[in-house]
Amino acid sequence: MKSKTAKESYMVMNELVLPNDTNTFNNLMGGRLLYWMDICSAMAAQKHANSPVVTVSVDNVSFKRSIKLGEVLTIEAQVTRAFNTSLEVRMEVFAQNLPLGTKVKSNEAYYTFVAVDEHTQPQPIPELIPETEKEHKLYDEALQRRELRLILAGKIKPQHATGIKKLLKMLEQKD
Ligand SMILES: CC(=O)SCCNC(=O)CCNC(=O)[C@H](O)C(C)(C)COP(=O)(O)OP(=O)(O)OC[C@H]1O[C@@H](n2cnc3c(N)ncnc32)[C@H](O)[C@@H]1OP(=O)(O)O
Repeated sequence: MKSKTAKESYMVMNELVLPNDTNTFNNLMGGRLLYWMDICSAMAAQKHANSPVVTVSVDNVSFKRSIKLGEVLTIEAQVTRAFNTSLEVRMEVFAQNLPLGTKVKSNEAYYTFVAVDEHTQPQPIPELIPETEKEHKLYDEALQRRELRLILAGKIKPQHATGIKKLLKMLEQKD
């Protein structure tokens, strides 16, 4: 299976925030944002995997700033690392006020997907090659995030989390 670069999975999605998307404060509802993020990240995941994918985990969704009625929401998604059948997608969300010409970052998140066949059985996926310094950092850290997820899901035991152990050792040495 041919390896692919992180950049090849890049997806961007724009949505105009309309009255039906907002709460009584005229701010975008969190659930609607998570839905759009699921779609955008699934497209990035499919682009990397070249197969259908299902969402297996949603985490680290931060809400730094509310997104207002009439603003344009821009979601940028890119795969950080591919494992065996699963991969992690990182997203950054921006709120744009087009008349004022402003663009502010509002959210960040990591979603994990599993590539599946027509019987929803997990399928192997291509390896991901990071190229830039930022992509390398995200790639390295993705192992720790994966281990944390799998510990919380009861899929691995903490003593088998080699990436987290390495990180803790490094932090101890810094103190
Ligand atoms: C785009 C959408 O919104 S899709 C709709 C929402 N999503 C769904 O309906 C998915 C429902 N879940 C499922 O069908 C199944 O749990 C599956 C297919 C995702 C995984 O099936 P499992 O029997 O758990 O498979 P298995 O234990 O072999 O794990 C498969 C992969 O998922 C990963 N995985 C499983 N659980 C988790 C978790 N909680 N967090 C992160 N990764 C996980 C595993 O590490 C493995 O990845 P790897 O092969 O890269 O090491």
